[in-house]
Amino acid sequence: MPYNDEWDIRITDSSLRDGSHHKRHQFTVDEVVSIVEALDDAGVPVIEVTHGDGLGGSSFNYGFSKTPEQELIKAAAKTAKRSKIAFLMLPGVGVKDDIRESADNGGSICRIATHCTEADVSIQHFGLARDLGLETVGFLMMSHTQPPEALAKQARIMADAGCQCVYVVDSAGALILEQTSDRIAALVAELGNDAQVGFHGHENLGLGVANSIAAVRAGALQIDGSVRRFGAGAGNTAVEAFAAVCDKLDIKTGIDVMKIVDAAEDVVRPTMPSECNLGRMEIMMGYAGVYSSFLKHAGAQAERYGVSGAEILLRAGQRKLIGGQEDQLIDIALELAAEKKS
Ligand SMILES: CC[C@H](O)CC(=O)C(=O)O
Ligand SMILES: [Mn+2]
Repeated sequence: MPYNDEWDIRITDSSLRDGSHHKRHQFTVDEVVSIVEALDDAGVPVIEVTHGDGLGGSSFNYGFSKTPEQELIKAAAKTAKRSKIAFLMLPGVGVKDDIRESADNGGSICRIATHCTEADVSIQHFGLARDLGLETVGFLMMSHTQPPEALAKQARIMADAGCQCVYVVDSAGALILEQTSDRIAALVAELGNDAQVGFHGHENLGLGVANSIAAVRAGALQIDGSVRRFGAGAGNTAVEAFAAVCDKLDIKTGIDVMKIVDAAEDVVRPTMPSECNLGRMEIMMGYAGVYSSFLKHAGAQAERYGVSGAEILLRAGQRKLIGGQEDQLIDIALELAAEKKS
């Protein structure tokens, strides 16, 4: 079943949220306006705008935003002519008033993210979002850590709470092809007509586009990416490459391929501090199964304690760290420094 009459699937661009990690949360209103203008003109249906760690993420632990995220959401909503503006919140990082404020500022899609075994903490937030008339999306983060059946049970909790599309979120970029499609298929089977299923990929093993196609073939109707891969770790599935592949496979996305490749090169790239690399650290994140947003934090601790960043990430994977446990990277760095001395 297609997404609607216009699109077979709906693409959400996350560069102004997941890209915030890569930019250390330093977006300006002018940058947001120029990116939203270009993506809107290219036909991107949804654009996500928030601090990288979601509403309320601007903090000592995660990194302070240059511009308050509500100003960015407001500017994005004022600029977009066709695209809807989405915002992300992690219960506990953000609070319900942040959802209300985002809605007041023009955000119309509320995305609630939880660790993939903790969907129950999202129940009240989906309830509020639906009461406010918002469209709802649920994020099961670090989905590689759970088998398909376990994820499907968590998806059911979100759908019963009012979530209209539950995403398999490959936060670590660790899923490989069938591991993606098996998870998507399990959610599709569990949710039926109660909610759609989506996929959010990261490029840490170079599989963002391939995994996203596997997800579509397994029944996902919403797919995330970031123009120019502007996201955490090695970045997200490149929207422009994914749109081009969909075009060749006759999957309708509504995105104009020529316009989106221009937007990637001429508008988005100049706002990025650097390209999103697929280097030693990023590959290690996919290989060891580490949350992509840990990249900058692990790099900082490696430099501070004179130890290998790739080793920090490998141990973070062995410890099965999840979002919010960034401080344990310091612990690992100290452990490595002590081993080096002895
Ligand atoms: C901190 C939220 C996180 O970056 C959400 C996300 O994009 C992911 O888990 O991949
Ligand atoms: Mn992500």
